Order: sequence, then structure tokens, then C-alpha cells
Amino acid sequence: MPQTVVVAFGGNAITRPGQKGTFEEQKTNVQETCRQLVELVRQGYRLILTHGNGPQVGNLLIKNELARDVVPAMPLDVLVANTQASIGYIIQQCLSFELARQGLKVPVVSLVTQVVVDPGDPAFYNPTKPIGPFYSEEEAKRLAKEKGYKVVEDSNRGWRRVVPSPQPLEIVEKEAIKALVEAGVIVIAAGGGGIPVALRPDGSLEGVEAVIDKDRAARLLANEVGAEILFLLTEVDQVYLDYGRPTQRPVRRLTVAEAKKYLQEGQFPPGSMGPKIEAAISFVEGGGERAIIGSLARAAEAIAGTSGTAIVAA
Ligand SMILES: Nc1ncnc2c1ncn2[C@@H]1O[C@H](COP(=O)(O)OP(=O)(O)O)[C@@H](O)[C@H]1O
Ligand SMILES: NC(=O)OP(=O)(O)O
Repeated sequence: MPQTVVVAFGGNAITRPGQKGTFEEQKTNVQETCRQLVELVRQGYRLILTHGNGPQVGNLLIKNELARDVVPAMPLDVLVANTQASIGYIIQQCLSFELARQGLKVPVVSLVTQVVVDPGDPAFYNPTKPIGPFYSEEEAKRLAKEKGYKVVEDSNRGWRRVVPSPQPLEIVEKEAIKALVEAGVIVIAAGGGGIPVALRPDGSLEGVEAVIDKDRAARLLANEVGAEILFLLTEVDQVYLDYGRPTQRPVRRLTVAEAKKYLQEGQFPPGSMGPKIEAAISFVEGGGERAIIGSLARAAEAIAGTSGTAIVAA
């Protein structure tokens, strides 16, 4: 029985820091990623892909604001849906092409995915999710004053606007995702962390304005579909202890207990590596076999165990 891997990569892998986020830039970046992903298919894994949307959804919000006197502005949940479509389209097209080029016949589809959140989540009063372009401190503080943005410094890469990021509670389309994967389809799902929706008393769903963290959504999705592996791809080849300090050293394997201990000691910051480690811990505690954190450029090596950091039960 082939193993199912949920692969997650950040919106910053699709629009790299310093890039404007043109369609061509996004496509070139995704093409590189797809070459790595095809290796996983070659190795016999079933894939569910999920991606971030921070830079892209932030850009859409800016467009919304600039055009609001000409065309109606859309709520943030609709903008998340827009990014699922635009990024899903690029991945679907590039991945299908790369699979065909290597003689592999595997269908690929993007699924518009809603994720239930609690409208009473305290995250709505404390925005933490960085989106959109990176600004200098001066520019960010000016935007905060003029437009009422909440801004933070994002992992030493510059300043960014932040929006609420509630905890994902349930993937609405999980059964459809499972059925597609079992039928041999590569599914792109819960893009941008999923479209945040709240469950109303009458059982209907209503969009809420937020951006869910894609590592958290990927974790939930992986547990809900019973995936064996959660694969979190980012810029660094593996997790480090004392990251950025002279004593920095790589870690290739962490037990859940070790990961929890280092997290408590502050080794993994909240806005960057922290959510990945938390997602890895929850996945393994939720029944997953192993979580892997590694770089996009070395995805095939990471799944084979020659790169990356594996987080396991014991
Ligand atoms: N202990 C650590 N080990 C490795 N990377 C770390 C660590 N602490 C912080 N980082 C930073 O976290 C980044 C990954 O988080 P982030 O950029 O938010 O991911 P993505 O946007 O790819 O989802 C790495 O590129 C690295 O700069
Ligand atoms: N939604 C989300 O987590 O996006 P990024 O990965 O781009 O931050």
C-alpha cells in the first residue's frame, strides 16, 4: 500500500522575498518545486499538496484597497479563495507538465477547500499572520499610521502587515480529498491554509476574514486523511539548534519529547520555525508516522532521509 504524504510549502517559495510576485516569477519558482515533487511520485508516494499564500493574498488586499472606489472590495476569505485558484492553477499546470515529461501519467487537481475556525478564537483580537510585501521599518510604521495596518518584523527579513490567524478545526472537504487520493489523483488542497469559515447554528457555513497558517492546516489535513508523512518544505535544509548563533548546529532527528523541550527553550521562533515544529509534534501525536522539515531544493533527499530533520514519536 503506497504511503500518503502531505507536502506543504510556503507562499515565500512561490514569490521569493525581494521579488514583486509577477506571474512569470511565480511560475518559474513553482516549476523548480515541481521537479522535486515528481521525484516523490517516482518513489511511489501518494501526494497531497498544500501551499501558503502570504505574499499573494497580501498583494490582493492592496489591489482591493487601491481599487475600492472603482470596483467592490472583496472580503479576505474570498481573497484566500482567489489565491487557492491562482496558485493551484500554476502548480496544476507545472506539475502535470513535469509528470508527463517524465512519462508519468498521474492526474492533478486543485480543490477549493474550506476550513472551519472558531469565530471566538482569540486570534481575531491579536493579528499575527504576516502577509504581503516586506517593508522597511520606516515604511511599515508610516503605513500603520496612515492605513491602520498592524505591522511586525518578520523573522529578520523586513516588516510586514499582519492579519488574524485562527486555529484550523476541521477540513470541510476532507472526504473528497481522501476519495481523490485513493483514486490515484494528486490533490492540491487547503491552499493558503484553507478558506476560513465559521459554522452557523443552522449548519450553514460563512466565510470569516482571516488567513490560516498553512503549516497548521497541513497538519490537520494530514491527520484527517490518515497520511503517514507530513512534509514541511521551506528554505533551510534542516532544523538547527541555536539558529543564527555561532553555536548553530543541525539536528537530523528529534523525538516529540525533544522537540517540545527545545520549543519551550525558545529554539524555534513563533513566526517562522515555531509553527512548523508545533505542526510536526501535533501530527505525530495525532497518529502520524513521521514529520519531516527540509528544503524545497532537497525534497527528494529529505524524504529518503539523507537531508532534513525527521520528527518521530520516540
Ligand atoms: N531553529 C531554526 N532552524 C532552522 N530555521 C529556523 C530556525 N529558527 C528560525 N528559522 C527560520 O525559519 C524559516 C522558516 O520559516 P518561514 O520562513 O516562516 O517558512 P515558510 O515561509 O517557508 O513556511 C527558515 O528559513 C529560517 O530562516
Ligand atoms: N497561509 C500561509 O501560511 O501562508 P505563508 O506560508 O505564505 O505564510
